Amino acid sequence: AETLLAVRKARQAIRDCPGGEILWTHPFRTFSIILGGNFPFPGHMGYYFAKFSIYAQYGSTCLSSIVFSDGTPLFWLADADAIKVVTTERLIFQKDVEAYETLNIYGPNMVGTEGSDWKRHRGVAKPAFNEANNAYVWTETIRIVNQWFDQIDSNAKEETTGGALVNLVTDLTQITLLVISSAGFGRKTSLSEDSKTEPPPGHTVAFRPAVLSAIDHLFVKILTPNWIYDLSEFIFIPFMSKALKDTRESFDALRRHMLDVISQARAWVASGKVEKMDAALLRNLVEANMSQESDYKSLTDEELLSNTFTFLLAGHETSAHTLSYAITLLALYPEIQQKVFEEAFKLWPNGVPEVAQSSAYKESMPQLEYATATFHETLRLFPPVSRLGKPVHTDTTLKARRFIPEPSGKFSSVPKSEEFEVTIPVGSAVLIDVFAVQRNPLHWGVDADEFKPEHFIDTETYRWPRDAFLAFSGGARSCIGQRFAVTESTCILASLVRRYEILVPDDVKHLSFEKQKDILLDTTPRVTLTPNNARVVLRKRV
Ligand code: HEM
Repeated sequence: AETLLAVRKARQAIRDCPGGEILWTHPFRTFSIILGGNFPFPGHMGYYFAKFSIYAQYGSTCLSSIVFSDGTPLFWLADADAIKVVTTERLIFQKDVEAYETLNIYGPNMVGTEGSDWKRHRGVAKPAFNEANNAYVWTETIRIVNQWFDQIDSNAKEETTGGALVNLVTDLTQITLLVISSAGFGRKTSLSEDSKTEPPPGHTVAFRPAVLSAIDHLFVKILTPNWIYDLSEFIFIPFMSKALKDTRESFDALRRHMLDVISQARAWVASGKVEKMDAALLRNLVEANMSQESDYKSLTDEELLSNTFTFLLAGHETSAHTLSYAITLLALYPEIQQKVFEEAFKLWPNGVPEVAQSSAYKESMPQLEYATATFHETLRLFPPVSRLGKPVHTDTTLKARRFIPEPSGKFSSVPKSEEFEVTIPVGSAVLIDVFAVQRNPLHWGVDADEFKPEHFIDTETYRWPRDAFLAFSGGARSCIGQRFAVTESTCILASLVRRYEILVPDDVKHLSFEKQKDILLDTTPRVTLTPNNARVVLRKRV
């Protein structure tokens, strides 16, 4: 009866906003993550891959719904102006810290905190994300892609197709993890060294398998309430204890590796040998941990460890998945690949350099406008973080747009629209629908669903809609690593295309274009949007 009353009250609260459907699962809670793309079903609000279609159906850039379990009014936003207000008004629309609780595996960290705690975490790390670090990201990426190319070339010799078949998620996860480990944490290893599985002294597993195993088990960890996880340490829970024990062991193994990196850095800081630490991020985190001076710039041991894990995770998985989609798209769209190639050829007429000077970043990035646009366009169509929830802390209003139907009663593909006001009561939640706003035809035009890097290239008559690009979120809580990711990814895309032709694999070549896309871009929503089957053939250019 209480639930029904809450739902009735919510109906009142959402009365001036189209939609009004009941959500049987809360989009930010465990059950929704388990169900992923399978429920709600296509055609209903909350369907994971609906993109802009439900907004088009209702003719509005803001839709209302009610979460059945607790009667929360939930407003879905695919409107750049309304979202800008949400990301700017931080006292009204706060971070959904409850949704991030299970991610605080090693303690509090920047992603899962709010208010003054969050400011302290961010204040410590922020100075490390500067242009000098971006230059370092560039030189490290060049070093690592060259090692990747050697590996691809030696695999190609064993292939008969004239190229190497590459499983993109596996390779790019390794590469992006090497880049963040080095440029963020000063752990500078080679691809072949990193591929060794023998554990170093004092460890049960090597570094990379430890990170990968922890990430594999992250899903179990997120899906298990903390009290069950803690209980499993003391009593046997049928069907669960084994998985939870494996999860615990994975996180323990990674903890030991992170402590190694941290204690090395502590020793350098203590002995004044900070010049040994190219990685400003780790230096800042460790210095804050060792600082006795101000509370504002300090981190506890737990916070240091937890931020190290957060940066290792956030700093590679999103980039690896986006690059996997981007490279697959380049195989599917050879004419776009040709444009990336021409730009990269101009920059590197003699091929990708084996070593980059520290000035290379500043000189190269402005010349790779099309490669950067290709990366952004991939993020627009496949945003790794595709929904962001914000609980509402004060009564407020937001302006959205309602479509005006044509005389036939239907909406055109880029409909005429008018502004309307939505009342948002305290206790409700808003959802930044990244998938939908990035395909909203009012912002991106009639070809909003098509892969066209030109969406991100300004011309005399077109300025791309900055506020409608939310893949890195927006405002003060947007991604701290945005420039890091764009630098690394542009470098990887341009250098890969400069050296190889990217082709659709033989086993799908004979299928229709639509079928090829369905297979190669098949996706599952996990912690981030994950490509299931992204693979291409790489054939060295002559
Ligand atoms: C394509 C790559 C990336 C994408 C799409 C991405 C996306 C995002 C998004 C959407 C958020 C906001 C999350 C929220 O509000 O809940 C975020 C936050 C964050 N990202 Fe990224 N990210 C990427 C790469 C990186 C990299 C390379 C790093 C580190 C080197 C990083 C570190 C972080 C951190 C620490 C936060 C939390 C910031 C805060 O709460 O103040 N990310 N990212």
